[in-house]
Order: sequence, then C-alpha cells, then structure tokens
Amino acid sequence: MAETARPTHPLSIDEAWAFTAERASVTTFFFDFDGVLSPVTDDPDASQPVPAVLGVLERLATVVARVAIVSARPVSFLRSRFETLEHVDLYGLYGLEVWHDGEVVTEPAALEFVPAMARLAEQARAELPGEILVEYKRLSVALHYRVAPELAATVERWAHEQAERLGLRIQRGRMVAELKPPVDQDKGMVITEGVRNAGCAWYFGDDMSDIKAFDALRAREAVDPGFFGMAVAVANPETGAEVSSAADLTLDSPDAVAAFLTDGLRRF
Ligand SMILES: O=P(O)(O)OC[C@H]1O[C@H](O[C@H]2O[C@H](CO)[C@@H](O)[C@H](O)[C@H]2O)[C@H](O)[C@@H](O)[C@@H]1O
Repeated sequence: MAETARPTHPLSIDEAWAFTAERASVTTFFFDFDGVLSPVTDDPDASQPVPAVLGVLERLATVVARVAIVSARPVSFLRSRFETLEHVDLYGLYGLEVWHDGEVVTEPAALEFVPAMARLAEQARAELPGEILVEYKRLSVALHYRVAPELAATVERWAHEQAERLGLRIQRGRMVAELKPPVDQDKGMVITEGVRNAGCAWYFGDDMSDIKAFDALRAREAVDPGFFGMAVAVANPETGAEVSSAADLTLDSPDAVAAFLTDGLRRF
C-alpha cells in the first residue's frame, strides 16, 4: 500500500495523528517536564506530574518506537517522579545527563563544574534576597523569582556578574535564570541526535529552551522529505506566546496534554 504523503504545516490534528499512527514503529515522542507534564508550582520541589500522565506515557511507549522526557531537571529528580515507568527514556540538565542501563551518565566535559556549582549555590543563598529560591542541580544553579517577580532585575544582574566571573552560561526560563557550564549541550542537540533514525517525532514544550527542540524538528524536516515533526506548545502566561508562535499546535495545560494523548492513543 502506498504511504500517505507527509502532511504540510499547518495541518489538522487528525492528519498529524493519522500520519503518526501509520509510522508508529519509527516514531518518537519527546516531552519537557515542568509546565508540560506537571503544573507550575511556587516550590520546584513540590512539582508532580498530573495523575493521568504516568499511565498515558506508559501506554504510548507500547505503541511507538520510543518515548523520552527531555528536561532541565536532574535525572535523579525525574527518576523520583517517574520511577514506575520502565519504558520511558530520561534526559536531564538539557542532556548533560542521561539515564542509561540503570545509571546516570554525565557529559564528561561538565563534570569539572560540580564543585564550582556547589559553591555558587551557597554564594547565591548568602548574597541574594531570601525570597529568591536557589535550586542547586549539581551541574547548574537555578535562581527562581516566581514568588518575588519584582526581583527579576536583581537576579538577572547577579547571574550576569557570576557568569562573567566564572565563564558560565545563562539560560532564562519561566521566572528563573539558570547558570550552566559552558558546555555545548541543549535540548535542540538532544532532539537532533534523537531523531537521527526516526521517521516521525513529536516534541511537547512550554519554555524558551524548548524552542531549540522545535527548531531541531524543523531542521530535520528540511533535509529529509520523509520525516514528519510535530511541535506542540503548552500555554502559559510567561513564555507562552513565544513558544506557541514556534509550534504547530498549542494545548492549554498539562491536564490537556494528558487528555490529548489519551485521545491520540485511540488512533493506533
Ligand atoms: O526543562 P523543564 O523540565 O521544563 O525545566 C525547566 C525549569 O523547570 C523548573 O522551574 C519551573 O517550574 C517550577 C515548578 O513548577 C517553577 O516554580 C519555576 O518558576 C519554573 O521556572 C525547575 O525548577 C528548573 O530547574 C528548570 O530549569
């Protein structure tokens, strides 16, 4: 039987699901975590996936080639939220960490920054106002101003000074500025590598770092007429407009992501 031609963007949801179901054996689904699988909370430690997500991801993993979570969180955090999922791959810290064969594999070039990041987190706690939540992630430090948005400029200035002093990079996100090692790794690179042998891939994201993942799908489509990439944004008041404008489709919330996938699973 002749294969259906790749849908062109913009496309209908029905077309996207039909094409994906036809190529299930060469399809990967990638998901960001915060704001996509879990609703935003003031305290990052309190974040949990919406209840329907675990079952949906596990079912999805039985019908497509691969399901993976690609997050700025450490793999240890992702494991704590998804430890019951046996068939979902985990990329942490923008791909500096990967869960592989029962252990965390870390990008070697980033390892030398572990002591500096621990010191930086202590310094941030000492120097920044108490309302700023400092999240130490082993290879990076996130400075959260969600509960004190008026301190955004203070955080930005401090992060900039430290980045200059230590030769670090800054990743901005939803009410957060994160200091990272100067190692070339981002979600776009994870997706570029992850779709190398795929015929179809979907990526669900809500934040600035996810736009690089959308771009990686587009780049692959540009060089491979047989490849189909679907970029799905999740709406939010902070980065939503920018992320939506780079996506094929926007869903309202993490609950809507779970409902959308539940519906999509009926097509396989
Ligand atoms: O790549 P992700 O999985 O989306 O991680 C991005 C950042 O997510 C977390 O921060 C965001 O969610 C928090 C909990 O809902 C929220 O309080 C914060 O304002 C958001 O920016 C995480 O804590 C960060 O380390 C990640 O960089």
